[in-house]
Amino acid sequence: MMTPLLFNLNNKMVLVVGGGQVAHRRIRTLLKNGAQVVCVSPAISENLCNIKEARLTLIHENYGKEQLTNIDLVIAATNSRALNRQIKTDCQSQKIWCNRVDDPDDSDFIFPSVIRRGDLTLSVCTEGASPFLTKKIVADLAAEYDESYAERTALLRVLRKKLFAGTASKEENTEKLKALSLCSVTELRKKLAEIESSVTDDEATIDELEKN
Ligand SMILES: C[C@@]1(CC(=O)O)c2cc3[nH]c(cc4nc(cc5[nH]c(cc(n2)[C@H]1CCC(=O)O)[C@@](C)(CC(=O)O)[C@@H]5CCC(=O)O)C(CC(=O)O)=C4CCC(=O)O)c(CCC(=O)O)c3CC(=O)O
Ligand SMILES: NC(=O)C1=CN([C@@H]2O[C@H](COP(=O)(O)OP(=O)(O)OC[C@H]3O[C@@H](n4cnc5c(N)ncnc54)[C@H](O)[C@@H]3O)[C@@H](O)[C@H]2O)C=CC1
Repeated sequence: MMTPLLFNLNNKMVLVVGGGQVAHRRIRTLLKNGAQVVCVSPAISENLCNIKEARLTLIHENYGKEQLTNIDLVIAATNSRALNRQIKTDCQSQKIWCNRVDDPDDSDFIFPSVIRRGDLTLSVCTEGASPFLTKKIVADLAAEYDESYAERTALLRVLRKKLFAGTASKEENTEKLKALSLCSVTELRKKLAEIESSVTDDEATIDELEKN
């Protein structure tokens, strides 16, 4: 059984071995999430060659153990099971975490399928049992949790911060936060506008008092 974690890839050095379709998918994900990527492969797909991104380095060479120097994570994405196994073994001896795209059981981590709605992340995985089931579930969830959830999450973050900055008790805040999480985007916008105008009123009152 694997453990779902949210991992901060900003500025991590990731070596992707292989330059085919699966490597391309992984590299796009890695770049989107802030990683520095080195891709090593004798053949590199046109899709990959067309990515214009300073954080991506393409090296047209066969894999070699020396390429693991200064690497934080490795994706073994070649079409050779024997080579992917060798890469995993090399990583293990250097205590580098490795994902084998052809063998989840021999991987330190695997990639779920992910839906992003601003700060809301939905992640689905069957641990390799059925990537097609994952795709179907992701399609269902994407329709239910549509783009409006980005604003909903952002509004909730602001309202939560404002509640914590106020003087209400912890219990009161918990009740309010629970209720807010069930509100629609329209209701949340209204609540935020109310809070902001009442804060302005308070500030105005303080200004008045200071003047007198
Ligand atoms: C462990 C994992 C990899 C990891 O992260 O390490 C893994 C492993 C393997 N996949 C294989 C095959 C296929 N994978 C897909 C598709 C996807 N695979 C993805 C993830 C994962 N696949 C991880 C587990 C996720 C989970 O289980 O939920 C998705 C969700 C995300 C992504 O890859 O970005 C992506 C959806 C893309 C999208 O949404 O577009 C399709 C369908 C298609 O391509 O349309 C097929 C063909 C059908 C079939 O074979 O079922 C094989 C056999 C290879 C062989 O034949 O040798 C292995 C190896 C093995 O099973 O041993
Ligand atoms: N995780 C997943 O979602 C999926 C995984 N797979 C697995 O992933 C493997 C790769 O799939 P694709 O990318 O479609 O294959 P592909 O054939 O498009 O790419 C393989 C890449 O490995 C490179 N390669 C071969 N020898 C190498 C070496 N010595 N050093 C460095 N690179 C080398 C090739 O040049 C090529 O760029 C498949 O064999 C399959 O087992 C397949 C489909 C989905």
